[in-house]
Amino acid sequence: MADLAYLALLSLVPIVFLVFLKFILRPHPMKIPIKSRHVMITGGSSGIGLALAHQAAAEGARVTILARNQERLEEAKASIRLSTGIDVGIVSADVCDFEAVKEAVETVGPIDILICNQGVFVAQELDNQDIKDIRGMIDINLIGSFNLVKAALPGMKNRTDRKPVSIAFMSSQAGQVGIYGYTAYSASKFGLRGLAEALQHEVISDNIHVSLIFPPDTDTPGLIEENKNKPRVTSIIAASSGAMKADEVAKKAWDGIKSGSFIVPCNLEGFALSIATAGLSPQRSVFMAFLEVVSAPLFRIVALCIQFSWYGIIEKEKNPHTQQGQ
Ligand SMILES: NC(=O)C1=CN([C@@H]2O[C@H](COP(=O)(O)OP(=O)(O)OC[C@H]3O[C@@H](n4cnc5c(N)ncnc54)[C@H](OP(=O)(O)O)[C@@H]3O)[C@@H](O)[C@H]2O)C=CC1
Ligand SMILES: CCCCCCCCCCCCCCCC(=O)[C@@H](N)CO
Repeated sequence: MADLAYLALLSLVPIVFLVFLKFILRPHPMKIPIKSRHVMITGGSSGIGLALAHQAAAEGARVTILARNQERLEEAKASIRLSTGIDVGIVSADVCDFEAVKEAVETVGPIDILICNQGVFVAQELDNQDIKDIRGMIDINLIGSFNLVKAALPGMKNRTDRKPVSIAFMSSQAGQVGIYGYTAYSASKFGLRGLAEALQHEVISDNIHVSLIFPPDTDTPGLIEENKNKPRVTSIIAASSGAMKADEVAKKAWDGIKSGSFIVPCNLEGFALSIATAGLSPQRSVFMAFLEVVSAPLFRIVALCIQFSWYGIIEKEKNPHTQQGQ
């Protein structure tokens, strides 16, 4: 009898814990309305950005895409019109040029959902990488995102409707864990996490919600280019996470943005990675917070095993004694 009472009491523990989590989680859950709202997607002329533009247009948003090359912007616009019958706005600017970004934002009008998706990537060991390429990644991926947020924020804060709005950043799984060949790229993408976490504190009182998206290798024109000169070790380690199609990543990203998720993983490995690297990130989902707490030691062990295997790969590929002809 006493045993049964104990058991009943014990089963209450997770329930009480879930109620506790529901009480403490911040920011509160909410949804970003999409219909007729203005979505601006940078890097919207290619790959993941273009797939996002299709998705947003198909769901009834007013879409603007921004990139540098006017011709590719026009091609993208034509392809979206062909598949959805909808016209998106196009604007040419280099995200590294703050004045140009400000002018672009003024031309297209107030933004409800800003997706900072532009990005460049050149995989190379730091020792072999040109300082020009390093700077390019930091400037376009990180500083470019600062320029975009700085330019768009005043309009977002002063919007007349008080509905929730969103700022999203396209990071990468290489922005959750540092990987061989990605010193500059990982630094730029880890930088976005600092930007996003701090920014969410600053804009929550304006009902602005930040999302950070973490795709694995994704089949895009950018990846085809990257693969031409990628160190072997980088390719092997990156293959620990299954590759995706741009449409699949866009769908995950778009759903994450709409549900106001701060961390947005894209595949199963990404889901595991987001639990393993939860850190002090905001979390709106009771389910995810519960998983993060109860599985923490297990995920740390898995993470250590993964590093064991990655260091094994590096040793095998890079140890001169085991490499022929060296
Ligand atoms: N593909 C992948 O494997 C992965 C990609 N990502 C990230 O997703 C994002 C999109 O990648 P993906 O679709 O592959 O990239 P693509 O290379 O296919 O497209 C990049 C887009 O960004 C634009 N862009 C580049 N530089 C600038 C700039 N200075 N100013 C304005 N626009 C610019 C490009 O247009 P233009 O050159 O005309 O300016 C283009 O529209 C990136 O941030 C990338 O880091 C994350 C994980 C994996
Ligand atoms: C604890 C559980 C862990 C689960 C496994 C983790 C696997 C991580 C693999 C990281 C792959 C990084 C790819 C970067 C892609 C990218 O951004 C480029 N294509 C663009 O340069």
